[in-house]
Amino acid sequence: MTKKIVSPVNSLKGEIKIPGDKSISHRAVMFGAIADGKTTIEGFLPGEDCLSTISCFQKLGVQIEQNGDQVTVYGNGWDGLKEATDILDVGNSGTTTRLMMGILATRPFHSVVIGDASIAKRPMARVTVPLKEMGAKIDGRGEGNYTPLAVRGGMTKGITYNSPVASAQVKSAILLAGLQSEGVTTVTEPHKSRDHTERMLKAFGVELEENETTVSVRGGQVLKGQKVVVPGDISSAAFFLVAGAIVPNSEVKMLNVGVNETRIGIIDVLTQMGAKLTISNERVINEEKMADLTICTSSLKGIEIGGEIIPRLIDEIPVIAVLATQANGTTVIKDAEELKVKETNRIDTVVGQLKKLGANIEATEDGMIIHGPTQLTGGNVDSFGDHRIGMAMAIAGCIANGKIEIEDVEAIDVSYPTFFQHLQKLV
Ligand SMILES: O=C(O)C1=C[C@@H](OP(=O)(O)O)[C@@H](O)[C@H](O)C1
Ligand SMILES: C=C(OP(=O)(O)O)C(=O)O
Repeated sequence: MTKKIVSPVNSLKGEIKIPGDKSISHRAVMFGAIADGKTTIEGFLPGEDCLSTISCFQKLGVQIEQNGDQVTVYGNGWDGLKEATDILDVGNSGTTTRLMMGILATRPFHSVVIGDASIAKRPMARVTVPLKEMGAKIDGRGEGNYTPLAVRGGMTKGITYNSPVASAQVKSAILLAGLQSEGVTTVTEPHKSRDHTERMLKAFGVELEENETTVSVRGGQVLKGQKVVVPGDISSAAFFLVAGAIVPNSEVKMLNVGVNETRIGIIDVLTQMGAKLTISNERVINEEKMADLTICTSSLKGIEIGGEIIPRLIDEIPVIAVLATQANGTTVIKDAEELKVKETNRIDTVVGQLKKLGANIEATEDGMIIHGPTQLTGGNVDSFGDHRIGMAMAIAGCIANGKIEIEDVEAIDVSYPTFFQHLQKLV
């Protein structure tokens, strides 16, 4: 396992091009794989998670060529997917696992899905239960809740499903299965989660009906190969948005960042906390909005974060916690129980590691409470194999009064392989 030492910095200045959106990169490969004809992807994220998606679909018989951020997928429709002779290894990627389960649920063959030690702890019943209700045969540890999962897909029927969680992975898995099921499939969620699946399916020629937190799809529709341009990942930009706001004398510009309404909770939070943030050059490509974001050192105040905003910033909470340690007053993060079932229990890992650096932070049942501002200190912290914890700690290291040693930093390659190069460029 690799360690990294991060030293405090005096200022962050300059411009970076944020790598491709992870959610959109996964979907572009998968939708290209089930579409008729060629799909080209520009700005693909060559992070470990998205590479796992490519390797799984290659094992399912789809020809896919990847060269850096350029990918070509030679789709042959749903029937182009063939029974794999090997297990499908999703690595560390929850998105690969759950969306691919939705695709495999309708394929008339046997598949085995496995991942790393973190994936083995993440709940899969949230997709396997509705997919079984549609007619797929799925088994796995804990009554089909944990990997390894065995799937035998087949004739599936559309369902009307009320999801207990606001999860784009659950919504997407069911809609993907619905595309090959008899009748109409409808998913309703408690709050609207990221809608990249809906937008990209439309770009691939699928008709959907959408109404606030409900989406319906009719079975039997065909996807047509497309040219996909992937915007930069706002979840990756979030680390430098926070860094630019809390490191003294800073001005950081991030180019080509995806600013889809269902993803910009971090922008709302920064704005409410008083950050100096400018959005420029807004445009729409492939149904997805992107823009350039500029952030400057800011005087911040604590706020309350909860309710419908949570799914719009769920992956940004580890770095929002770092931000809150520098704000005046108390920040309360609530309604975020979902943090417990990510790559780590992110309530425990964020609170535990920030406490080691002197933060005034406590865990609650559904989030955390942070009192600021505090001067963070140097120390030894661990990512516990969670990319977002590793990067959040590195940003904390920029403003600490001593060096921070981070254990297990290679986890960062999952979503942002060039993270430390970008940090170095701005120092
Ligand atoms: O659909 C997606 O691409 C994702 C959805 C979210 O997970 P949930 O669906 O579990 O909320 C998010 O945390 C994850 O990083 C990516
Ligand atoms: C939770 C995450 O991803 P996934 O669910 O795909 O593992 C993440 O990237 O923070």
